[in-house]
Amino acid sequence: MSHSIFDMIFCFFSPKDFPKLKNDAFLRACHGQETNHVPVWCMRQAGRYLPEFREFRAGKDFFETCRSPAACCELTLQPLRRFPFDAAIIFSDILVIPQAMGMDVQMVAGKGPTFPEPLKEPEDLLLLQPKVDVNKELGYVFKAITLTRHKLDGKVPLIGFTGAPWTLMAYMIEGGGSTTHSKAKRWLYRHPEASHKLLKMLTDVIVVYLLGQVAAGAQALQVFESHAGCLGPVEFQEFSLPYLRDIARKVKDQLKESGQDVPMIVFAKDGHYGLEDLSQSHYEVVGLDWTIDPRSARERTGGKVSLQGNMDPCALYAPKERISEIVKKMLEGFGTRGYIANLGHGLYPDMDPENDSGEPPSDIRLGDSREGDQTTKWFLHSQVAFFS
Ligand SMILES: Cc1c2[nH]c(c1CCC(=O)O)Cc1[nH]c(c(CCC(=O)O)c1C)Cc1[nH]c(c(CCC(=O)O)c1C)Cc1[nH]c(c(CCC(=O)O)c1C)C2
Repeated sequence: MSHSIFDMIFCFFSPKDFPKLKNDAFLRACHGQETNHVPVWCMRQAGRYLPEFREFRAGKDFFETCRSPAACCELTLQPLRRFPFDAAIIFSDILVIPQAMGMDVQMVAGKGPTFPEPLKEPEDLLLLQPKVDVNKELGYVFKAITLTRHKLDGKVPLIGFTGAPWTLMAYMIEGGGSTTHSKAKRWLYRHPEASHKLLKMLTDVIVVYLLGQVAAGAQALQVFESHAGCLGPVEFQEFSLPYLRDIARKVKDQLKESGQDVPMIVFAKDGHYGLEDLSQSHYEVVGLDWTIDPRSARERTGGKVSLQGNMDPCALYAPKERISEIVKKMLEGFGTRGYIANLGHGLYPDMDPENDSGEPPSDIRLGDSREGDQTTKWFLHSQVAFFS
């Protein structure tokens, strides 16, 4: 029954005839082109800091919500109704990939994502699906993207995303969040071959998954290597970077064949030791956390890529005037070309949008310092300065 309703909806919302894009500032900035304002979006812009998100999610299982295209669409649009973001990111999670590969993942209240049976030893790789039918297992994400792109009505572009292989491997072995990632790192040192096998399996699924997202309507793609920071430069070179490169190259090669140009963003949290390499790994944009200075990031990436980031989310706990200074400095450091303003990691659940005290200015333009100040104010009043 629900299947036929789905079919009816998706006859109507098919991945074609999408509404014309009205605000291309984010896409232009990804390509290093001039824009009339600095585009802004926030990692985890859809999430628990919004009361409407908490209300919508109440009593619903997290991954059930991810499997409902209509729910994902609603949650993706919620922050855009409040704030003039320049891009939307599809509501989903990076851990849908381990699920598609046959692992059980649950979202446990107060604990976060939990794998009841994580991978323990290399033999456990045999328990994973050797050949994942991505359309079948993750088709619900593609439907969510198609529906959301239609419902966005061309207001801003829609970003699709994935976890990177090392980050997903870490969750699959740790069984959830971790501060040391010592169980997963044990594999790198003790079972390098099995580690590469798993990373390769993940890479293969990710490439098909990202291409499916583009076919469904994603206009940019972000790859989250959230656990880059627990690797040193040597392990990063061996276990992260080659797979990040492979993903971008394979996705781009395929897209080129069909004449499509979809910018890709790599965000390797705390991976600044790899910044030069990341800027030469076929991604148009490198996302940065707050532990790197904007000017040195520009120097080290040598103008080869656009940059995204990198305000410390905890700066939002500062008084408003201080936040204003921080944002201004950030804009001066990055410059306004080839730059996408964002936080250096996601918004935290306790950031209270109700404390917003002012109307955001209707147009945010950058070019001179006074206009820069407009963006500062916008950041200050409309998005991230929620603490008084
Ligand atoms: C809102 C949300 C999400 N995931 C989780 C939540 C909170 C749970 C809830 O609402 O009940 C659990 C959820 N999912 C995950 C975590 C982190 C667990 C941990 O390591 O401790 C939590 C709490 C795993 C995850 N999930 C994601 C990452 C990469 C980004 C990052 O580094 O934070 C990671 C690491 C990506 C992600 N996850 C989500 C999005 C879409 C929303 C948006 O960004 O606007 C995205 C892009 C959505």
